[in-house]
Amino acid sequence: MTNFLTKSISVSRAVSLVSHGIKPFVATRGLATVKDQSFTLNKKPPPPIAPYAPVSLKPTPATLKLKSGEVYSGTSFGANVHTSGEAVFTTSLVGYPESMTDPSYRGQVLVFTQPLVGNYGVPGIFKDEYGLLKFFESDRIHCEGIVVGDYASRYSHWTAVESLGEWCTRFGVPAISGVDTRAIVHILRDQGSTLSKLYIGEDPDFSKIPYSDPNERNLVSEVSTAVPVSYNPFGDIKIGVVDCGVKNNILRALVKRGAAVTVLPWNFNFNKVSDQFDGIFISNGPGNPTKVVETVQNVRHALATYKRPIFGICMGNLVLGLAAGLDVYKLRFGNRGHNVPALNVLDGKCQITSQNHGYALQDNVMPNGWTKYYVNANDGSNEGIRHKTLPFKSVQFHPEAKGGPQDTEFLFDEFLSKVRTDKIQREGIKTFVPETFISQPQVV
Ligand SMILES: NC(=O)CC[C@H](N)C(=O)O
Repeated sequence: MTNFLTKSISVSRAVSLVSHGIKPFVATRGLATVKDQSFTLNKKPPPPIAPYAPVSLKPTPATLKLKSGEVYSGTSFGANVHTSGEAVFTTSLVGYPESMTDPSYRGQVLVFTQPLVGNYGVPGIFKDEYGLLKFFESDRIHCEGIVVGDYASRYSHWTAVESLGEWCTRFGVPAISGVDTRAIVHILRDQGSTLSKLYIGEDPDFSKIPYSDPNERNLVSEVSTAVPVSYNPFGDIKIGVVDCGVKNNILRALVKRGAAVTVLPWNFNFNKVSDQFDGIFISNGPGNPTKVVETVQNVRHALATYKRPIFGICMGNLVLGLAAGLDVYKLRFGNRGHNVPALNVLDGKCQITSQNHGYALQDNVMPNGWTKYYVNANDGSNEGIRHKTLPFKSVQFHPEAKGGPQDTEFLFDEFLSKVRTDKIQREGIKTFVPETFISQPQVV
């Protein structure tokens, strides 16, 4: 993973600001020691300052246009660039740093139904013991732009180092606020996800921005790792992760349960080395699943030859379904939110899940040997499939959440315990869960 660009000010710069009598804004939020130094250097409490970044007196206008013709005028609070993408909405109440860095949102203009967005700012760069970013799902913002009703430039949270607007600006992502998101979501709900354009500045000239349909591209190839990368290499079982745009918290869910994980490029033919892995995981990812032809072919080959467990999430469910012989279709407006009920058709339990997808498996007729696993309790769409006898299964929702409820995280336990018991049977030895080894990601 490339380094996260950070705008956090350094301690030396902060001290130099302090010596000029300027209380560093960012540092006083995150780094108590810098705040303490300001007291030492000035020998007296610093003068009171405005607790939040000044708001420009003359806001820059921003305009959102849907391909169906509707135009919404508001205010820009992000990057000064125009963009185009598929307008989709999420009903999540919190979790914008996680959603916006989820590679699955690539190519999309994200409309928040939650009316107030930005009030807890954006966290700094914190990594866990595995070298994974703690508060972001990847190292950058992936959505094309964001649309919010009411933007909070005043933020407060112990992890925050900058505002949502500053973060968007730094990553070149435009953002619009002050528009009627209820009206926009009604349109997207009724007519379906729609291409859109975001124009930043006076006198919008939309002819300057062509509509861009992300679903015509292979977005997975834009976000997948270029080379294999390993995490927690001393884990007792080895999982190959087919990276269609994997979220950090999926990798964390695997390594914190003791697995050694190797993240593989989306089009890498893992069948050539599959005996090196005790199980295969197929990740989430952006865009149209029918564009990831190589991944589907590789998984199809694995279904015919590989006898070890395979588990997939979201794009992983679509890819596994396509490989098993099902078709996919585009949902009218998709399921994006943190409160989506999914019903396990095998045990009748309903769980509340985190979701972010626009496509679904057509599961009316299941291929031989396969059965439905979960269905959506709102719209009846497919939420998972499993093989009747072989250890292959997948879910459409996100058990790893981030953000969202963790009710289905047990699916990682089930997957890895199946991988472990199979390994014991295969190798005839008692495997063990070692203490988790602390390791930084390594290119292998
Ligand atoms: N989160 C995901 O993996 C999304 C899968 C796929 N891109 C969809 O929109 O349906």
